[in-house]
Amino acid sequence: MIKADNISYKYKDHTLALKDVSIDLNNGSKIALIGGNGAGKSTLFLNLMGILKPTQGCIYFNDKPLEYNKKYMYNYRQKVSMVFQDPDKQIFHSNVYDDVAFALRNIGIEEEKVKARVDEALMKTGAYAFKDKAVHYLSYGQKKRVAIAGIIALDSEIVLFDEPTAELDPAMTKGIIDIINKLSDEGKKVIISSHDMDLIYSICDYGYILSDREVIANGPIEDLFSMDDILMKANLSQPWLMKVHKKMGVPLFRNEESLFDYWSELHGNSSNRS
Ligand SMILES: Nc1ncnc2c1ncn2[C@@H]1O[C@H](COP(=O)(O)OP(=O)(O)OP(=O)(O)O)[C@@H](O)[C@H]1O
Repeated sequence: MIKADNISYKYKDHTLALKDVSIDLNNGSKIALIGGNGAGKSTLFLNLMGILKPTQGCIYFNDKPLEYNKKYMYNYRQKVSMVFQDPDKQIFHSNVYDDVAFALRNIGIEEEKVKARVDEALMKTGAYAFKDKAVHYLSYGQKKRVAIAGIIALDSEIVLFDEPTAELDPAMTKGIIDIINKLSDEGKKVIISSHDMDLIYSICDYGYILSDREVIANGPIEDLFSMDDILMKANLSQPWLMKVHKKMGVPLFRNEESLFDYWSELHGNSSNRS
């Protein structure tokens, strides 16, 4: 499992983007990385992927320091993968099928197995219908599905999602949430960065709050979102279910269905009548 031990990262122009950041992905199964603009989330993801190397501190995978050579990274990226915020940064082939198959062919998997894994990944992400289409004709949301299909086909143990639902409509957002939950149910570790606190609250069980390049709090997700002063410092808002709990005194629920069930029970199901 991945651990970052007191890492700092300075870009070439001397911008210090991470300062003494420690995180441990053993702490939860769906882990949130939250913080306002410029807090350092993407930089941390790139360090966890080994795309950037900390300028100080160390990242460990299964208790051993990451190695930054080609052979190590080739193996590491089969175990740890990342869905970038912008699907165009992840899609290299002009055809959907070939793009999803790319990483599998690259590691030498025989074509028959490639086909089975690509088809399954395209089905899971709802992208099968456009598998023979040219990527440049796809909408943003469709490209996002293709990018996620590529990661699912790889079947890695740990998947990092950078802003997975940014710019997606509600139906597509729900589709991506379902995919993330399914990956987690299959035993994958997922790490999610997002500005959408309702999304984070509904999916994640543990989280880290980054502010001005440092981790200022971490803990179980309900505890994190109870810390008003920390959220304010990090330019974050409370999820609406937490606000309802704090301001209206109703119990704290993790999703709106549970709140609505509670409400209709309380009011003898009258609020369910349309
Ligand atoms: N390639 C780069 N060169 C120099 N500075 C950079 C580079 N990329 C990011 N930074 C700086 O590093 C800091 C952290 O940026 P980062 O993109 O990691 O934050 P973020 O939390 O992902 O922000 P956002 O939510 O806005 O995407 C910012 O000050 C940013 O300007």
